[in-house]
This record gives sequence, structure tokens and C-alpha cells, in this order.
Amino acid sequence: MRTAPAGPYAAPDPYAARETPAVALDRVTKTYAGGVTALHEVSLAVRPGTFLAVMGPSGSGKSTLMHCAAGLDAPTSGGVRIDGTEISGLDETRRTELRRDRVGFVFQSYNLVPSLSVADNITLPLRLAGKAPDRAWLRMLVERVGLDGRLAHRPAELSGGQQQRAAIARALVSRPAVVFADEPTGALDLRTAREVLGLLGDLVANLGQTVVMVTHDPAAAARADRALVMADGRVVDTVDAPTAAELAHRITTLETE
Ligand SMILES: Nc1ncnc2c1ncn2[C@@H]1O[C@H](COP(=O)(O)OP(=O)(O)OP(=O)(O)O)[C@@H](O)[C@H]1O
Repeated sequence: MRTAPAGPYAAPDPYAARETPAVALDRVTKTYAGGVTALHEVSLAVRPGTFLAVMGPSGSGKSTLMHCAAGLDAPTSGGVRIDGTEISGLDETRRTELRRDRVGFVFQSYNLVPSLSVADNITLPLRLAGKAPDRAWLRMLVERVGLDGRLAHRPAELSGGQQQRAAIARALVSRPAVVFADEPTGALDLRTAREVLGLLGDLVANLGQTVVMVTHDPAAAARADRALVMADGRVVDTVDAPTAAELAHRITTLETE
């Protein structure tokens, strides 16, 4: 069982009743212009303070699910709520603001700004929003991601794992309701990937953050509290406390069906 630290960054009580989900999808369907329906009435709720992995064969709808859930793309029908706010009805400006303030992103390719220092990369989302950093939160994040001694470096002077850790700190700097991580370990070697996954798990378990991670890797998904398995635009399995072996088996079965 997890132990939540006392203090301002304590994880929310996982047994609290009727929490507002960090993200909720209500019968989301997405049909692209060419006529492909990538999501068929998908409903799900991500409880705050949990680590959710989304798996599935290529073309099963993982990226589409993430884009709709994060407000990057609009569903054809159905509702999406981020931290209780229904985003489907928002205009593009409000949707952008909500994304900026309530959603963090981590990408396979880090997407750091090469000309900025690590410190400036991490605080960039706040500066873009015209906000001052919460100093205590920032200090703690930098310490958690292990970059205290690297803040003045440029991204090119860091290893891949360090760059991804900087990107994770950047994703969390505005204390978002949810962080979406798209194949966050796809460009890393096995050992570094394990470290980055350990860091994501730590941020969830000890800081109460919420992470939704799309991955092809059953070993990565096994680090999550729950894995959703997608096939043909539907969630076909929900596995709590997944193991890499059971997820690998499930995906192989789907790919050969
Ligand atoms: N912009 C688009 N326009 C038209 N069809 C699209 C578009 N994006 C995705 N699709 C189609 O929607 C379906 C789901 O694609 P999606 O990228 O969500 O799957 P995925 O599970 O993320 O795949 P992968 O693991 O290969 O990245 C596929 O059939 C794909 O070809």
C-alpha cells in the first residue's frame, strides 16, 4: 500500500468518495475527415493520484484517445472533462488556456527548447502564462527529478534520461490536473527508461500527481496502477496492477486475432 507524506503535497486519499476525476470521457467517438472512426463511444474516468497506461496494437486508437482526452483534438461526439470542466463546449482560446493551466505533456522526443537553460525550459509554461513559479514546488520538483546541479546547462549538454527528466519537471511545473505522456521512454535505453518510469511512479505515489501514459511497451505499462488495452477504437480490457507478462500476452493475442 502507498504511504502518502504529510504536508502540502500529500497524495489525495485514494479512498475518498466521489472525487472529481482528473480526466473523464463520456461516450467519446472520433471519426476523422476521411471516414475512419478511431474511437467508438469510449467512456473512462481517471482518478486523481493514479498512474494509467494505455496500450494496444498499432492503429487501435491510443493517440486519438490521448489527443481527445487532452483537449488537443475535438471528439466527433461525446464529452471530455478535465478536472471537472467540460471541454467539448469551450472555444479554441479557452481550450488552449485550460490545456496550458491544467494539463502537462511529456513526449518521446523531449521537445525541450535547445537555446534555453534547463531552468528556463522547466519554467517556460509559467512564463508563457504570465505566472510566477511556486518556489517551494519548483525546488521540490527539481530535486525529485535530480537536476539540481544541471539547471544552468543547455539540453544538448544532458543525457537523454536527464532531458526527459527536465521535460517531466516542465510538465509538472504548473501543478496540472493530469500529465499525458506519449511513449515517454521510447527513445531511451532500458536502464534509463526504468529510471524515468520510476520517476513518474514516484510523482504519482508521493506527490499525488495523475499520469496517463501511452506506450507500446508492456514493461513500461506494468509500472502503472492500471492499464487500459485498446483494440479497434474501443477499450477491450482494464487491468489493475498489471504485469508485463499478462499485458504482452494480451497484446500479442489482439495482434494475431
Ligand atoms: N488525422 C487522421 N486522419 C485520418 N485518420 C487518422 C488520423 N489519425 C489517425 N487516424 C486513423 O485512426 C486510427 C487510430 O489511429 P491512432 O493513431 O489513434 O492509433 P494508435 O493506437 O495511436 O497507433 P500507433 O500505435 O501506430 O501510434 C487509425 O486507423 C489511423 O489510421
